[in-house]
Amino acid sequence: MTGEWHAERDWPLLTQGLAGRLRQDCMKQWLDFVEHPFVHGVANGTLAEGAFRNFLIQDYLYLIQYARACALLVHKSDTLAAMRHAAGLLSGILDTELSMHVGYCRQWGIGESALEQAEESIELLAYSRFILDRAQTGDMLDLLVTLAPCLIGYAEVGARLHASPRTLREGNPYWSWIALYGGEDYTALVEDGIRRLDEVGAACGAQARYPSLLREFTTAVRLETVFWTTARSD
Ligand SMILES: Cc1ncc(CO)c(N)n1
Repeated sequence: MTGEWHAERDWPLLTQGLAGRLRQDCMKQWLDFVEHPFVHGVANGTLAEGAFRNFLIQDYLYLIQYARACALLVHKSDTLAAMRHAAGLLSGILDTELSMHVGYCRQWGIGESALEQAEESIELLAYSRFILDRAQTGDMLDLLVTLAPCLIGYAEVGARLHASPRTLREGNPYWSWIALYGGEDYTALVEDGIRRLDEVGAACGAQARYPSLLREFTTAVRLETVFWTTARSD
């Protein structure tokens, strides 16, 4: 691997279609998100482990709220095919991702009771309730656009850190997290999501509604950025 990772060259799908256009049109906020100090701390292994543990706990609580948003996506779907797709996302979170996350937390010494007793941070409350508000008052496209930064952003972070020659590999406690989000399974999920956004965008008139979609996307990006700071060490 030579040189730094560039989305345009190394993963062009991220820069194409509706998702790519939204990402491009809030590039300042996007870079604040994907190049946050938290991400640098993960890349070079200098992030405080207590901060990472707090992040994992809040991320568990986030996934629960994310599942609720997917449940609303089932409800908002306008065809049976769309309902099945949304139901697949929901069961993916409930049956696979949440148990994977619990297993991952265990490796970090965080037991299930600690997860269950944890209190939601202000950052998590702000972000997840924004998503749920869009889920309740918007249509399928509003919700998919609001969920897009979380899907795409972690994939971009994972792919970039996974490929970057400046990422610490040996002895980096966060390498397994990088490998998870830079890995094939997550990449495939994101590629599916990007294509889905284009299909739903075409069906729901994304072109005519673009300014309000960009506002939703940008707000979610800003809240993702703030969510990294939920990882204070205590
Ligand atoms: C806050 C947040 N955003 C995105 C992802 C990626 O799924 C995650 N696990 N948590």
